[in-house]
Amino acid sequence: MTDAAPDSARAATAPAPETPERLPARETWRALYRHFRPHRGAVALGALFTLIGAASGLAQPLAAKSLVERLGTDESITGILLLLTGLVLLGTAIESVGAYVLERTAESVVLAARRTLIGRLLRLRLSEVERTQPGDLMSRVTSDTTLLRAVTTQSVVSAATGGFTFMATVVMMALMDPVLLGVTLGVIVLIGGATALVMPKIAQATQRAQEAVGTISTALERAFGAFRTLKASGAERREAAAVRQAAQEAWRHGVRSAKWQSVAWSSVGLSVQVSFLAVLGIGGARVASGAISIATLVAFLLYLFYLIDPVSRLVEAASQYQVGSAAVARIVQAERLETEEVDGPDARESTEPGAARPSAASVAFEDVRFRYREDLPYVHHGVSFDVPGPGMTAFVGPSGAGKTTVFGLIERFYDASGGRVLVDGKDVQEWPLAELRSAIGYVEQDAPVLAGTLRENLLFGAPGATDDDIDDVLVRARLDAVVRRLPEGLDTVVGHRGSKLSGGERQRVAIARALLRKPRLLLLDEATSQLDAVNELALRDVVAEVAREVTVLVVAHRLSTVTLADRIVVMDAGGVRATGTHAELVAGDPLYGELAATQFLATSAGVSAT
Ligand SMILES: Nc1ncnc2c1ncn2[C@@H]1O[C@H](COP(=O)(O)OP(=O)(O)OP(=O)(O)O)[C@@H](O)[C@H]1O
Repeated sequence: MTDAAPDSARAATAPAPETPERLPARETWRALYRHFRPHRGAVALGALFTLIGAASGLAQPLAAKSLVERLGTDESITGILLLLTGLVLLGTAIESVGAYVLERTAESVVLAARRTLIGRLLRLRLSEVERTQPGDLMSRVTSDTTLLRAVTTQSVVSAATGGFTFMATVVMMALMDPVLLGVTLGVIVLIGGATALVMPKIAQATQRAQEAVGTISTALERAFGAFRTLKASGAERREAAAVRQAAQEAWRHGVRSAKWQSVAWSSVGLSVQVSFLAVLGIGGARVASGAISIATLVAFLLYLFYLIDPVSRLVEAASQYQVGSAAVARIVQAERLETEEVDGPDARESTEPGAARPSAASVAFEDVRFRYREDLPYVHHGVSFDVPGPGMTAFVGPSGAGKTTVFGLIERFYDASGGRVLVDGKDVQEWPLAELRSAIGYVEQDAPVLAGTLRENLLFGAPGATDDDIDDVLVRARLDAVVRRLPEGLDTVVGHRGSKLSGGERQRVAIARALLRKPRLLLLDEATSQLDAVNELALRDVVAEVAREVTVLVVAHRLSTVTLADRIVVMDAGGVRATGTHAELVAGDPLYGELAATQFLATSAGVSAT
């Protein structure tokens, strides 16, 4: 592909996590050994079967020889025929069991690597995910792990058997003629040394190819993540060009890796042939001088050809090691991303079915300072407020004032850089994370609905909830009529990101999902999009009802919500500028007065203030 990368291509091919390109050799070795270690018994078994199979192959010519000798005599050949057949069958069976054991082990290595990686990726800190490309992280689980197959199994066997037969052949050659052995080893070391120089290029090319595979996933994830926008923007061709460009890169580096691998392979034949010529020349001279007999030279040359197999195996193991080292570097990069502490029960255990609704939580911010990254400006410059439970508190303020960030800090998606965030009077840093989050129901602004059925979506945060609990939240979120209308009720599939539901329905599903967790604190980031009056009233009633027993914090964009709130926190430019009721603030805070008169009224869809 020759076209220049369009903007979309450049965005989609943004680099993955900032981590060292290559791991130091020692760390690569350690990381690969970590994947191999649990399976070393199985690999040894596979290697043993492979060796026995090969050994039984060696016995076959002997049995065949004996068979041929008997043909000219009166002796029965039935026994020897049966023995030969038995040997062939046994050899084949043992060899295929060996191959099966090795392949199975290879799959187990991949499985174990995937399991570890999946466990870590889903526990990554939000800030880490924001720094990386989810598509690229996915490709590390799906694609890079498969490259561990050969290096942790077949190449270990190749290295062991190759090394062993190499040593045995060298010993036999030493017994024949140490001088010729010196010549042979000299040639092998020379060519082997040159080959060793190209080996890192295999790893380098493989790593680049894998990075390009990661970019393909990233680009596709980006396209499918906004598929309607993609179509509406007529961006299919440009996005396809971005993906194709990444595919082309993967191909280019894959081919480069293949090129270096074939260079490595050709070194096997080259070293044996050059050795052969050198041995022939020097050996001939030694025969002429009477230092060795011609029989010794012939036997030595035969051993030289025996070397082809072990040297091939060693080269194979070395190039597989390079491929594996590229993959393991990317896997280690992903494993090094910071995860959240794993402490206590997850959603399954923390939400007991039918459990009594606990008391409302209190929330307080004490002079909280926060920025998303060291290199970004502060978003909160000393935010303070105090919210006793239950009741509804609305956060209002211009776009970008830091309202949604308040929720991120309460959920501990991020840690404050200064000050304290308190829930029930206790610093969120001191809460066991799972316990803190199990007390909270969170409805994001864009109310994400996941692919799957409606039931799966509702149970997402409370897998242990009963049918009665579900019925209850359906009624409370005004979803019961919607579910009745659906042909398959709760088991209706809602599509990728809930695309088969309307915007209002998605919001109510998100609220129902949060309520099913029986939260003590409900965080509701109100959608900025305009809802129809009926939907808006319905949601308003739901929230008001919940706020009777639960502490509800709402990032409010609608007057109907604000006027319902027990208290309003007005945020501006990363600080709290005023707190009070609607009436107090309209009278006392000019910014609030302006917001109420313009922004809220503009989006209140005709719902009048009370
Ligand atoms: N994950 C993030 N990484 C870096 N900066 C962020 C991140 N999320 C928000 N910001 C920045 O922090 C500031 C506050 O964002 P926040 O979402 O809290 O504002 P908000 O008051 O909720 O705005 P809105 O009413 O438009 O939703 C904004 O300038 C925003 O660009």
